[in-house]
Amino acid sequence: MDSIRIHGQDKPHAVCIPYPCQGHINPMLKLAKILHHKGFHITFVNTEYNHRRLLKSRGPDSLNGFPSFRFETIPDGLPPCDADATQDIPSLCESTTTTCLGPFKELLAKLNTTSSSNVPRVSCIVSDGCMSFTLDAAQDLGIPEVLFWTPSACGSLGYMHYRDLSEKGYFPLKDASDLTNGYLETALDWIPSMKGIRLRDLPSFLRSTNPDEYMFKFLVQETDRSKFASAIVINTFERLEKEVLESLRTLLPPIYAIGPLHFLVKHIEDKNLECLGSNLWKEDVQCLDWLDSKKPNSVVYVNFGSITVMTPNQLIEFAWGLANSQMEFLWIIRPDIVSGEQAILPPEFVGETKERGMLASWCPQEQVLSHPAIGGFLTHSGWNSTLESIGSGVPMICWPFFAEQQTNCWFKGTQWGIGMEIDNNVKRDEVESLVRELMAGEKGKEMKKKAMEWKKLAEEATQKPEGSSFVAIDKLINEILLKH
Ligand SMILES: O=c1ccn([C@@H]2O[C@H](COP(=O)(O)OP(=O)(O)O[C@H]3O[C@H](CO)[C@@H](O)[C@H](O)[C@H]3O)[C@@H](O)[C@H]2O)c(=O)[nH]1
Repeated sequence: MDSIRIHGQDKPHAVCIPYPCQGHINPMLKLAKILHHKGFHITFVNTEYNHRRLLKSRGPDSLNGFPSFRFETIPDGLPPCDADATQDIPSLCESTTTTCLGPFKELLAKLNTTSSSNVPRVSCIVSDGCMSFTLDAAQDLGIPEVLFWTPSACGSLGYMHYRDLSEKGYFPLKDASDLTNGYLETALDWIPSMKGIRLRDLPSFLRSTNPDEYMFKFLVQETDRSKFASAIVINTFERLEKEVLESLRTLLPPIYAIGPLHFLVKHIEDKNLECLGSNLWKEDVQCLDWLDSKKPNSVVYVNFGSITVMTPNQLIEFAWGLANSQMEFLWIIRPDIVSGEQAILPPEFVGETKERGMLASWCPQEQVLSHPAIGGFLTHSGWNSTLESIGSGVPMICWPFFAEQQTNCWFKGTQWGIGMEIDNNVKRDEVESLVRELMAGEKGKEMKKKAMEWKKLAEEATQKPEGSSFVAIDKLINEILLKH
């Protein structure tokens, strides 16, 4: 990916600051590597808490960086005793929004006054879309700031309409009965490029009886403020979300669709950067050896990402559904997947499936999904997982948990032909029949074919010099990041 590379003394310096959770750090690190490859000096800003976790999971030398790719930290504002609070998204959003601007500005000042001539002056900020407080810092310095929206474009469009939904009276819910009385099935015909979407398919923070619901107000605030960014980047590609991107473009500053980033980043020949990873949990790589022993398209992969939690009963229903499907499976069970408790599987389940199931607590997901043995993915529908699955031509069963995962699920099922939804009230019989359908049924075959078509389009967007994402990254650099 060498269409532009900047050389010379006055290196541009991008400060990249992700929202501090796994699904946001991963794509931001990829974008930072691409910018570094294009000639930028990079400062990557983690929270102190995540920095410690990364050192623990990846080893003490993992964040040393390189002379032109440095790591820095700021506090996340949460009490130090609150070890699990990074999984509590409302608390983390509130603490970053209210406390991080000061430390972030201090860090920028330090970078700009550093005595080392190896650090050029900060020339642009690339900030997560959920960290819009950073816009104040960019304005102070008079430099461009790009907001990186890590969810899908369709999910982001859902957030953009939160204010309208509230003004039109869809939110807040009248009372808790609206959650079960069919109200959420109401289909909307006025959101452009989402005709027919139901209330329950919109990003989940709408489903509250509380008009002061923090996440609702937070997302209205973040989408309002994003209008002040120099540009927005989204980890998607034009062909996948064409109409949604067109709708967003009528509402926002210039939007650059630069994904899938895990494809685009593959073009970097700088092998040094490969050691810079972002997994907060230690990866179990043995599952790759296990997959090597399996036939192509024979294994269903189960993983609910970094934030989803479930009840002990839901865990058991998934377990017996998988066992009863008779399929081979790789199931990643994060240590904290059951809220407040240990995840305990029935010994009979473990005994019955030991020949055809593998369990692990965290894995190198991109490698797993691109392994030929994987035939289908039971996922919570986080956007990174969705893109990684699309990039491997793997069809999905979706059990959306929260945020924009419901919207991703609706698009996969109704627009892209690559997903089937499983009821939120998970039952083993439904898991069994959907897993069988995914892996061996007619619908599963159709979805596989569609997923392979999207994979090809994702490759075209990122692997050819005329590909839309390939072109967009250069435009982002020339039109926005170097305009200082
Ligand atoms: O065992 C595992 C599990 C996950 N991952 C990686 O972790 C990331 C998980 O991201 P994602 O699938 O997007 O899920 P979440 O962690 O839930 O992501 C949050 O951030 C996403 C981007 O904004 C949103 O789409 C989601 O709704 C939100 O929950 C992916 O890159 C995975 O490859 C691993 O490497 N190993």
